[in-house]
Amino acid sequence: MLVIGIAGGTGSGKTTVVHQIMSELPETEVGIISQDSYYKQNDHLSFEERALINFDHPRAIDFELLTQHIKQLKEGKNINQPVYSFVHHNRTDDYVLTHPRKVMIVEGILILTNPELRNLFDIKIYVHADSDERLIRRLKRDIAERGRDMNEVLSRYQNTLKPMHEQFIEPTKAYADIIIPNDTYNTVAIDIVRTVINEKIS
Ligand SMILES: Nc1ncnc2c1ncn2[C@@H]1O[C@H](COP(=O)(O)OP(=O)(O)O)[C@@H](O)[C@H]1O
Ligand SMILES: Nc1ccn([C@@H]2O[C@H](COP(=O)(O)O)[C@@H](O)[C@H]2O)c(=O)n1
Repeated sequence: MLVIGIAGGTGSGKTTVVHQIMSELPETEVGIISQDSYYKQNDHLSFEERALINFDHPRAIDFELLTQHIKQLKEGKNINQPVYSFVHHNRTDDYVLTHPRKVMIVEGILILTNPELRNLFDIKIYVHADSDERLIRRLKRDIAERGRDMNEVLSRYQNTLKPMHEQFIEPTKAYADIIIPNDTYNTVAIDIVRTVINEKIS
């Protein structure tokens, strides 16, 4: 199994890059694990308390479960990938049965911050986009898809997103084997990654 880690700030285009990479690869050969599925379960907190969580700090992620799941996939075992709700700020009761594939792509803002998880990646990719571009994309996406309003996104950006990006996420660029500039759609970089994957799975 080839395990590819794709990191980068929020709105940099990680999910888009993953879908572009997968679009011309055989569906049965490639699987996705999203770090967002591994936000910690916070049933003991009220909605208002959960909304105050700093979701851009590594402590918000259940790295133990994420690492364990990648190891199980590498051993050829199925996993139950949790399903997260951005509307409720909590894990749902649902799971997605995820089978091991020849190529597993793990994507998320903080995946390169955890040494044990980082060591499980055969290829580490960092998707880069300028911060103003990321904020604009995030604003549009969170209002359209994640049940947020402009004030919520902007205050989260000022209070946690920007400082956490600078402290934890941007520095992990140093671990990347490949950096994809993604201020505009980067078809050349996507083709290169696809070629590398095709070589491994052929
Ligand atoms: N290169 C790009 N140019 C313009 N918009 C983009 C680009 N890449 C992604 N987007 C858009 O930006 C938003 C955030 O992208 P997404 O892939 O969800 O980012 P991430 O997973 O890194 O948070 C989405 O609405 C997506 O369509
Ligand atoms: N309840 C939550 C949990 C996380 N977030 C934000 O999601 C971002 C990570 O997801 P991307 O798809 O953008 O990489 C992260 O910046 C968290 O702030 C949230 O808004 N609500």
